[in-house]
Amino acid sequence: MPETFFGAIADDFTGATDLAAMLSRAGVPVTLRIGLPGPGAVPAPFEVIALKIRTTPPEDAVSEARAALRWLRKQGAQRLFWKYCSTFDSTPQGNIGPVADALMNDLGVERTVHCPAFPENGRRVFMGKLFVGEELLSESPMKDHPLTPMRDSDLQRLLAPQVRRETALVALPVVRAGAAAIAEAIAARRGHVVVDAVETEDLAAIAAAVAEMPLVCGGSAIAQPLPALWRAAGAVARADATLPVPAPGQVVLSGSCSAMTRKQVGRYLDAGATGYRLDPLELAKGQLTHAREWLAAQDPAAPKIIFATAEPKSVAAAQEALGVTRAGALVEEALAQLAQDARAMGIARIVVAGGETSGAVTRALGVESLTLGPEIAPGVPWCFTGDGAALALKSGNFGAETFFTDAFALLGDGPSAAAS
Ligand SMILES: Nc1ncnc2c1ncn2[C@@H]1O[C@H](COP(=O)(O)OP(=O)(O)OP(=O)(O)O)[C@@H](O)[C@H]1O
Ligand SMILES: O=C(O)[C@@H](O)C(=O)CO
Repeated sequence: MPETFFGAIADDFTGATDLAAMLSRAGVPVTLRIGLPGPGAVPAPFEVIALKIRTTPPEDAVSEARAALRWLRKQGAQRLFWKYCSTFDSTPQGNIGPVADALMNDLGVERTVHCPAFPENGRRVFMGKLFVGEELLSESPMKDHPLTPMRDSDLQRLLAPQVRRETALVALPVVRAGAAAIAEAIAARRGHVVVDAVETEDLAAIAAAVAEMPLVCGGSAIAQPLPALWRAAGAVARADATLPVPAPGQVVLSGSCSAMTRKQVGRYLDAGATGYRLDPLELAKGQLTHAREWLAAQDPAAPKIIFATAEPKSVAAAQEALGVTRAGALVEEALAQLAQDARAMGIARIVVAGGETSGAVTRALGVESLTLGPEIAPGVPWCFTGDGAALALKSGNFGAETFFTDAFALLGDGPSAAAS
């Protein structure tokens, strides 16, 4: 059996932990790499490589994804997965389509499937249209995303300007006809085949139909049933690990402005956590010292949160004054610095909200790989760094309103001042 069986490339860090959590549910050994692994990396049967290429220029995204693919294939990976956001976060330029095209070229395949649906988290695809909860994607809060505002819900229409191949749809009636019908419909199409999925059971049927495909693209939920199918086929083995206990001390760092994160931040503050609000306009004047001093003065064990999380109006004002990229970068750099400060003061349990933010924080902490711990909410696990720290990288819209309290409670921190 080759060292690595399954290899995934994720376009952001929360997406990578989300996928790793879904695969881990089947009890298979998953290693999460932060960026391209170095020469000494020991390959695991399930490898997830976290990149930060959701909003980079498409040519950079393609080149990083291809390098990750080369590494994964060198380790023996036979099944490849391109993990992007369940809300299809992208721009007309990319990067979902360009990377998918490049991976198809390198793998020499003429078709792949796209399945962002994640019913457990309210993402469903019907007749090729993506829904978030009860709303179309383009009518959901994702229309106001700071970096990738989603103003259309039709996946083929979103993909078309991003790709060089044709797009196609396998619609729900076919999906409901079962795995054989889905496989037949996919085989009859070429290029980028969007597959509908409304319920978790749909994903089970789709997974059975695509388990032998060299490349699958989508959200994490379509990957969840795959390890069990491969285990049943004798391709991979189960391996339960003993989980480490991370050192104490806690902080939440939030750079996500999603509707759910806004509620979670409010709820955490209402419940008694101490908070510090970062303002991009102040950061632009070079004023991070105050936040660093504030953090240094806190009790490492006490519930606390530093957040740039703000309402769409305030985000738009900062972006108008500073530009979208600079406003985002200022916040990410600030939270990355504060994460380093937190570690230096002995804080080992860090929750980060937001995919881009998680990328910045994880890189600043010099983390190269993570092992998977318990799942706090669907798609959000605790991850262990190997040097006593635990990170929870929360996708913007994931988790219940009590997520931050839930996260620390799962590690045995509590009852706390922020208990809800
Ligand atoms: N107040 C603010 N004004 C302008 N930009 C902000 C503000 N707060 C955060 N940002 C930027 O918005 C972006 C939020 O993206 P991020 O990926 O971290 O969160 P998200 O999109 O909610 O999460 P996910 O990608 O996991 O769904 C980051 O670049 C962050 O720096
Ligand atoms: O798929 C999702 O919604 C998440 O894993 C994610 O990618 C958020 O950044």
